[in-house]
Amino acid sequence: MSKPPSQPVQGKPSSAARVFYFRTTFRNAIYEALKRRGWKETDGDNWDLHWTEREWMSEVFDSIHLSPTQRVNHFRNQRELCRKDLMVKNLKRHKRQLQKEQNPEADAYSFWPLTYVLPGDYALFVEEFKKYPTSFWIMKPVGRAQGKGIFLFKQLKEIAKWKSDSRYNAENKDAETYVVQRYISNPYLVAGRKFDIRLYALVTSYNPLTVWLHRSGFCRFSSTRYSNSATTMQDTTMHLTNVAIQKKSDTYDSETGGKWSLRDLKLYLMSRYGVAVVDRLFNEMEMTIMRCLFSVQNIMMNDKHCFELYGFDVLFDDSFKVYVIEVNASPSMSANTKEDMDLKVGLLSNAFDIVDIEGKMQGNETRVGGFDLIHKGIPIKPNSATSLYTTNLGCDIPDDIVRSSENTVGSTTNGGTPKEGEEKSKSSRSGSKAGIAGRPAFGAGGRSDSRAGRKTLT
Ligand SMILES: Nc1ncnc2c1ncn2[C@@H]1O[C@H](COP(=O)(O)OP(=O)(O)OP(=O)(O)O)[C@@H](O)[C@H]1O
Repeated sequence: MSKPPSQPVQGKPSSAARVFYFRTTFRNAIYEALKRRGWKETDGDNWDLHWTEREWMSEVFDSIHLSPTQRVNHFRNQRELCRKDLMVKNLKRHKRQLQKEQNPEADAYSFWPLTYVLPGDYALFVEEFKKYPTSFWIMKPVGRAQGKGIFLFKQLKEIAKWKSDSRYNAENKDAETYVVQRYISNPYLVAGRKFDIRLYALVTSYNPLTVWLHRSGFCRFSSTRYSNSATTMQDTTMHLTNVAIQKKSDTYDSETGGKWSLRDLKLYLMSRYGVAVVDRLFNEMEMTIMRCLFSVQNIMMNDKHCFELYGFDVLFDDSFKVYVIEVNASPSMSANTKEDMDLKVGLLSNAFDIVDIEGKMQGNETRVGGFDLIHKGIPIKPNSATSLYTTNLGCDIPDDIVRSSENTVGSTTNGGTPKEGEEKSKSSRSGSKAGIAGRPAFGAGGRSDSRAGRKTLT
């Protein structure tokens, strides 16, 4: 694009009557949330917010002049975190740096599966492969999504065909880059099924690093009971939890979309392991997100026009070790159930509140709808005097999210709680059983939690 954008709305009226413009090609929850806000669509350059494709950033962003108030939903070099190979490269580099500084935090950087980039690291991979003769491995093309091109293997001979393909040949300039990863073969299972978790974090600045974490998120379940037997390796509907893959399964549940909310997962786990264990697990997820962001903080091209709504994919194993699988710069905003649509429209509305094109924020907010400010140069944690939890992930989203999605910035309190008792009675009323289709059923027993002075689920 050679033409500079026009200034947003010439002869701008007073803010009360100001019309806000958006530009986007997306026709999903993004469009819905923007329309509900009362903003007008434009295909010109007079947008206040451009919710754009990642490619636009490399093809257009550098060649145009933006007015101070225009905002775009990506950072210029977002791929440093959002391409599978670059993410691991940056995590490894950051870990080395911390080790050099003898910073004990270096030990915490062990939350990604052993990964090699192919074809470049093939020889290194083979050496490592030999050390783990019983492991499964997963091969993933870095440039594709929705589980496309992914396969599992256990023996090198199983990748001979892939290796002989011209796309693999390192001499070929169009060779497709893959990552090969040690497969996490002992995922934590619910009702015998594997799942991964999608979490949302909004970064409004890399300097100072300013991060808002959304309390909700969801688990994407496999529709087939899990087995780590080698005979099941070809069964993608068992091993890959992407919705696009699951939809192909005969046992896919279109009513629930094979999903649980994060809050349901938290309550389910608390009913089995108690509050403290589950809080530690959820706090680890939050810290994993922060560590990923720290790893790229110094290389991201900070720009006041840019923000990023990341979709983090994490999973944890049967000893509650958390892994990051991938970070998405364009997390899907399509919805496969009404609950999913409500979550995504609410999340986007809150994100627009925080990005604050309309100038409604005070600047001292620590919560906006479902988002909690978790880092602004320094960590920001729930108040330990008023909250049972060290992270609000999976906690209730207070009612004012409804007002927020109708274009009002939510309240500024921090430190919510999941209302265990209320959730339990709701679940008991609905008579649901543990299973993916319904809400989780809880153990019959409860215990008094002395800190909260109320019944929590065990
Ligand atoms: N190392 C691993 N161990 C176990 N399971 C894995 C591993 N890597 C990926 N998976 C499974 O495969 C799925 C797809 O992996 P990944 O998210 O990396 O691929 P993708 O095609 O880029 O997906 P997306 O559409 O989310 O971008 C994950 O959701 C997870 O269920």
